[in-house]
Amino acid sequence: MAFVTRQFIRSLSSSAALHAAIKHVTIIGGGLMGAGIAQVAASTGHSVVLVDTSEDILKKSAKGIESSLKRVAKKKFAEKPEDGEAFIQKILKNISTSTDAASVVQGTDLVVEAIVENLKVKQDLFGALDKAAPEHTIFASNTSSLPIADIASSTARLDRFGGLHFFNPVPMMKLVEVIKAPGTSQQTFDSLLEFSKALGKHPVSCKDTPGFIVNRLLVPYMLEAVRLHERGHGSKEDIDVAMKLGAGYPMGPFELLDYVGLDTSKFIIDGWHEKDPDNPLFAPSPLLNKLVAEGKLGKKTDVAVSSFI
Ligand SMILES: CCCCCCCCCCCCCC(=O)CC(=O)SCCNC(=O)CCNC(=O)[C@H](O)C(C)(C)COP(=O)(O)OP(=O)(O)OC[C@H]1O[C@@H](n2cnc3c(N)ncnc32)[C@H](O)[C@@H]1OP(=O)(O)O
Ligand SMILES: NC(=O)C1=CN([C@@H]2O[C@H](COP(=O)(O)OP(=O)(O)OC[C@H]3O[C@@H](n4cnc5c(N)ncnc54)[C@H](O)[C@@H]3O)[C@@H](O)[C@H]2O)C=CC1
Repeated sequence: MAFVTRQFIRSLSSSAALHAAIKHVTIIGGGLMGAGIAQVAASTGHSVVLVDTSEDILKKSAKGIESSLKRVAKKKFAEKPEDGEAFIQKILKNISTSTDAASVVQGTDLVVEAIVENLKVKQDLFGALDKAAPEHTIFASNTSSLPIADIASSTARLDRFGGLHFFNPVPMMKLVEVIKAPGTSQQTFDSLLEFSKALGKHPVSCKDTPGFIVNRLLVPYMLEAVRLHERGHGSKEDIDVAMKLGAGYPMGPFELLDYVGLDTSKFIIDGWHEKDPDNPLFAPSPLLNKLVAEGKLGKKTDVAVSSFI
C-alpha cells in the first residue's frame, strides 16, 4: 500500500515537474508563425524570448502580436473595454526579444524554431544552439514538411528533440501536431504534449512521416487546386467559393496560399519535388517561382496570389 502511495505521489510529482519544466520558452523566428507562437505562449503565462535576425523584424513582430492581442481583447472585454489594455500589457510583459539566439537559450527550457523552411539553415541553427543550451533544454521544430530526424541530426540531443507543428493563424487554430521522431524520448514527447495543452491547444500525436497528418492531405489538395485552374477547368474565384460553400472550408485554396505565404509554399513543394521528382503533382510552377523571385509573397507582402494566375 505504502509502495502504491509512493508510486502514485512520484507519478503526480513527476507529471507536475514535467509541466513546470517548460516555463521559459525561446522562439526562433518572429515571422507569421513565430510571432503567433510567442503570443500564445505569453498569453498562457510562459516567459518568452522571441529571436530574429534584426531589430527591425522584431519590431514588426511585436507590432503584429499587439494588434492580434487587441482583437482578442476586443472580444474578451467587450463589456469592459478599459480592462483590455491591462490584459494586453500583462501579456506583452512576458515577451522579450533578442537577435542573439546562443546567449538567450542559456536560460531556456524549450526552443521552438519557426525560421525559413530550409533544411540546411535549420540544421545550422540547431547545431549552434546545441552547444549553447543547457542539458535539459528540449528542441522542437515547427517545420511544415521536413523530417524532424533530419533537422535533429545536427545536434547531439536526439532524445530531447521533437516536432511541434502549429497552424496559421496560431492564436485561432486549436491544433498542434506533436511529432515523435525515432530518437525522441517518451519523456520529451510527453513534455511536448503537456506544453501544447498548457497553451490551450489540442495536440495530436504524429510519426515523423512526410507532411505528418494535416499537410500530407492539405498540400496535394492545394496543389491540385492550382493544377485544376492551370488546366483551365475553373477560375480561382470559383474554386475558392466551391470549396468554402461546397466543402465547408473557411478559406478557399487560393486564399489559403496567400495566407501561408508563397515563399513557404515554394520551399515545401520544391523539397517534395526533390524527393519525388517523378510525381507530376510536385512539378515546379514557373509562375510561383516568378512571383517569389519578384518578392510577391501573398498576405505578408500584401500581394494576393488570387490576383495573378
Ligand atoms: C502554384 C503552386 C502552388 C503551390 C502550393 C503549395 C501549397 C503548400 C501549402 C502548405 C501549407 C502548409 C502550412 C502548414 O504547415 C500548416 C498550416 O498552418 S495550413 C493553414 C491552416 N489554416 C487555415 O486553414 C485557416 C483557415 N481560415 C480560418 O480558419 C479563418 O478564415 C480565420 C480564423 C483565419 C479567420 O476567420 P474569418 O471568419 O475568415 O475572418 P475574421 O477576420 O472575421 O476572423 C474571425 C475571428 O477570428 C479573429 N482572428 C482572426 N485572426 C486572428 C488573429 N491572428 N489574432 C487574433 N484574433 C484573430 C477575429 O478577430 C475574429 O473574431 P470575431 O470575434 O469573430 O470578430
Ligand atoms: N506559414 C504557415 O502557414 C506555416 C508555416 N510553418 C512553418 O513555420 C516556419 C516559419 O514559417 P513562417 O513563419 O510562415 O515564415 P516567415 O517567413 O513568416 O518567418 C520566418 C522568420 O524567420 C526569420 N529567420 C530566418 N532565418 C533565421 C535564423 N537563422 N535565425 C533567426 N531567425 C531567422 C526570418 O527573418 C523571418 O522573420 C517554416 O518552417 C514553415 O514551414 C508551419 C505552419 C504554418
